[in-house]
Amino acid sequence: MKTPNELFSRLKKMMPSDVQPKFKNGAELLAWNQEQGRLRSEAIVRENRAMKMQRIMGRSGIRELHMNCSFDNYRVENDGQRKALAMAREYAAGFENSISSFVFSGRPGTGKNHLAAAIGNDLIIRGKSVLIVTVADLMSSMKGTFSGGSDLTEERLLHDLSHVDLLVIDEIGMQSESRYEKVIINQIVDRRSSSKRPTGMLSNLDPAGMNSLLGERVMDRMRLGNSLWVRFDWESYRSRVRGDEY
Ligand SMILES: Nc1ncnc2c1ncn2[C@@H]1O[C@H](COP(=O)(O)OP(=O)(O)OP(=O)(O)O)[C@@H](O)[C@H]1O
Repeated sequence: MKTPNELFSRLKKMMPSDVQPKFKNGAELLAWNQEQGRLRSEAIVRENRAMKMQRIMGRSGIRELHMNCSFDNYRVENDGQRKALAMAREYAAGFENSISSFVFSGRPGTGKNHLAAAIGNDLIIRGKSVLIVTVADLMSSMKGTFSGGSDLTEERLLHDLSHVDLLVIDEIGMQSESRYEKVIINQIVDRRSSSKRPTGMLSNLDPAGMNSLLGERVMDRMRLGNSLWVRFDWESYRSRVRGDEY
């Protein structure tokens, strides 16, 4: 087998004189090669993660509408927004090894999804797996596992949902208060908190409403660690969305 130096000399002879290689000697060639290997394996991990999201929900982890939401394009026009933005940024920055969940509750159109997606997009760039899903989508995926044609079992889906680094459950309180929904959300939050994985919840209900809908047991688990509870109680931003801003 050739040493990196021998390989480099050979490559140099073959290279046209006007081509500048990314390395100047055998050691640099070896380092470059190792770096390429690292980049490739990172890309494979990312692809696998994306494929896993595709398998869980049939789409990528963050819906297209929110893929470009970031902390930087969240506009601040009042103290509530300023505080919510700062806390969301802080949450994302301290995510590593944290068990803390978050609850964004309040009025429609105030940016709960925007800031949850900003956290998610920030984490995805840092190599984490993130899934933002509505209760309705969650339930239809769960019910889909009952059909004979599905090769995904209820247990497998619950396992996958419990193992993404951050799972955000949206539209809590929009559902029909069915017992099955309550049981599933209970199981997911329970499994995630026991394996030290945080969950995000977005809702138009206030914390007391969430408590009576989902039960004290679930909401108590949402308080593990230094959890983040933010009230979004300002005017909706929706009438100002043009659709081309980000
Ligand atoms: N402060 C803001 N700056 C920029 N865009 C914003 C801001 N607040 C909300 N938006 C935008 O307004 C739209 C609605 O916001 P979002 O979906 O986050 O609301 P929400 O609080 O989750 O509403 P709902 O409770 O109805 O689901 C989105 O396109 C979002 O990007």
